[in-house]
Amino acid sequence: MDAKTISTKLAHQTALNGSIHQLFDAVDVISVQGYDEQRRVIYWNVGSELLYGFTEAEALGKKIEELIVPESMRHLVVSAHNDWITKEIEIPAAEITLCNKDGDDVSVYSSHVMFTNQYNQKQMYCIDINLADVIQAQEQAMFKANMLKAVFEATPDLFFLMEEDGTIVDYHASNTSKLYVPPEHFIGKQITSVLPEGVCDKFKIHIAKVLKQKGVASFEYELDVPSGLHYFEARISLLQSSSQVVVIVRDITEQHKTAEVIRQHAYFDTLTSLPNRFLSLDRLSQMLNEAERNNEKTAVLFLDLDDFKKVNDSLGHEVGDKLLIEAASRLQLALRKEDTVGRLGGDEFIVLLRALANNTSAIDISENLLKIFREPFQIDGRELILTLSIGIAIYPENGDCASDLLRNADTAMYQAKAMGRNAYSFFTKEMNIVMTRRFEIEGQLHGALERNEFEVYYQPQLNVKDGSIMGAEALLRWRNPMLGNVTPDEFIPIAEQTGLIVPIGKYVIEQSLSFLSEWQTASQQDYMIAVNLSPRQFRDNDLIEFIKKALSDTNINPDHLEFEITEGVLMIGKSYIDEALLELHKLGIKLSMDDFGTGYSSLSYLRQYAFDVLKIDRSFINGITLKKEDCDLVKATIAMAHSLGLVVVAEGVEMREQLTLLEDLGCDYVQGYYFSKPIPARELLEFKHTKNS
Ligand SMILES: Nc1nc2c(ncn2[C@@H]2O[C@H](COP(=O)(O)O[C@H]3[C@@H](O)[C@H](n4cnc5c(=O)[nH]c(N)nc54)O[C@@H]3COP(=O)(O)O)[C@@H](O)[C@H]2O)c(=O)[nH]1
Repeated sequence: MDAKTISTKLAHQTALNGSIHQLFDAVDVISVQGYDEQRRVIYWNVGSELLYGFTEAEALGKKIEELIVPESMRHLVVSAHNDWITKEIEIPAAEITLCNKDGDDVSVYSSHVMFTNQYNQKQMYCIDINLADVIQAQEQAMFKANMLKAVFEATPDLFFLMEEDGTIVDYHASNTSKLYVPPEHFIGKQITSVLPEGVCDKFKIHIAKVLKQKGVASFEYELDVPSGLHYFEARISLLQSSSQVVVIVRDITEQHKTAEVIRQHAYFDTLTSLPNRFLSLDRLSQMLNEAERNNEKTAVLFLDLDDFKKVNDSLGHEVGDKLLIEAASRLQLALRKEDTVGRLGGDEFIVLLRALANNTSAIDISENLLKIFREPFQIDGRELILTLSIGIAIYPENGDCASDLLRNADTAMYQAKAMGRNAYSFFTKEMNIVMTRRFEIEGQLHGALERNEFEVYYQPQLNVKDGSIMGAEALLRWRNPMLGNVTPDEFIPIAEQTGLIVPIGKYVIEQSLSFLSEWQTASQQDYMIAVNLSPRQFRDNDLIEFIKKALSDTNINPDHLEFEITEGVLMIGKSYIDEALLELHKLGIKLSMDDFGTGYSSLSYLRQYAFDVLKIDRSFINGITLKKEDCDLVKATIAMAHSLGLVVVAEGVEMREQLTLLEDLGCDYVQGYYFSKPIPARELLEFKHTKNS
């Protein structure tokens, strides 16, 4: 009931019931005043005291215009009252501003009633309701309305008011250009007339949910609007005490784009846009579930680009990246839509073949992949040939989970590389044994140095002419409590691949020089020591300084130290290797070309670098007395080495006949089981050999 209604009702009652004073006396929220014909106060209730500040005693007998009528209104009030008394013209109820005892404004809704008492005197009763509360409430309502308007204006969201059946009743939009349908097309209409069926269904489901649970619901949907595909989030909230709902629609297209970028980074390779390792393995897991359900085969192809590192090293990473992009695109084009090609990282790719009819299909696809890579790549106007090595693992034969199949395909890929590259290989159980052994060695190799599991053995090198000992080659031995004796042929390549050869190699240099010092002192001979240097050790910036310090710590003359390096080191073609070799030469350290005859045996290397020694590989010495061609090759090698000023060491001498022949061919030094196997330092100190022993 509003203030006006209450006031009119009370005034009416006063006119009808003189004893109503009693009721007004108890009321303090409404001011009731009674006036006689001269407008003097004859009744003043508590509500009047509270509203106007005058006590009943102060008010009684005073004229209304002396009490609560402001100066400006007095004339108006007096004449209106006179009109009522004399002409019975009623004073209408109105919102007016009177004043209190302190002279402050008091806004009231004032109703008036006139009646004649038993003494035939006219009396006026005023019933005033304080409008301050109403005004405050109105102000608050106005404030809230303004605030809501400001919120609507500042929020990019669209607000809709809907009936429970989806009829759009009202809307608010800070920017109407965001409305893809003009308001006249949706106000009063059902959402079905403006939104696609699928989106409407979502709205209906969630409106029903909100009405039932009396809560809030939200969902996402997409719309193909004139500016393209947009994504929206709708939040639905029940409007209290009604069956209407407020729907707030937010355009989340930008968030979607950001999320898509994040998703792309998390699941796709940034360079090639192919699925990355994570997504590829996830897809493989899904394929395996499907294959299990349908009793089908799945093939995992592990692809590695042959010698890709050389492209990167020689032509730079930019060319390498372009090559990877091209390679990825060739792979994609060659495969069926239902198959997956992903990039595992570096130059490694994975191909997943689903619903494989038989293993022959995997062969056909692998051969096709090798074939498409035979066509040269055109990168920056350059023709580049890049081949592939492929390892194949089949579900279910070679594993029933993604990680096993990937590992086995990887193992098979190593076999394809070992077969000469540009080939494919199927996984076999035997390969697993090899890989398991490799992992075991790698595992144990970590920490082997700290656990003192290494020992340097020495194999004497002798002068062919008189059989005297010239020096020895340092050869590392590893005894591991779990694996037993592991041969250098097994652990050195792994130490190289893992980089562990750097600290291990330093240990060999230190031990060898320390032993040489002891050996020279004990024998008073200028023995030499030959130490093998791996390619990986050259990448150690500290190598030269370390060698210098080791020589100085042991007081060894640098020309009693010889480093054996293989052709592989020189083929890397890096300037840091050339610089290190030059530095070693400048220090006076001897350089020996190891395993000569097994690689390219390029004479140019012998000329290009300051070699002092050439070591003929034992595979030739082995056949020297049996095969004429081996003998001829050794003969030519010795002659050629001598012509370049190099001394020749023949390794792997096992028989007296070989020694005799080598002597005839003019070989300078020999080493081999015929004289001694590699032996511990203590034994070498005792080792004696005479030419005829
Ligand atoms: N970078 C490093 N490489 C090293 C180190 N220690 C060894 N190696 C390399 O490991 C390969 C195998 O070495 P190993 O098993 O010690 O074999 C050497 C000799 O034992 C073997 N040899 C010598 N004489 C004979 C023989 O008459 N018959 C026969 N069957 N084998 C013989 O030859 C190997 C010496 O090879 P090489 O170094 O080429 O002179 C080997 O490649 C080592 O280089 C190390 O500390 N660092």
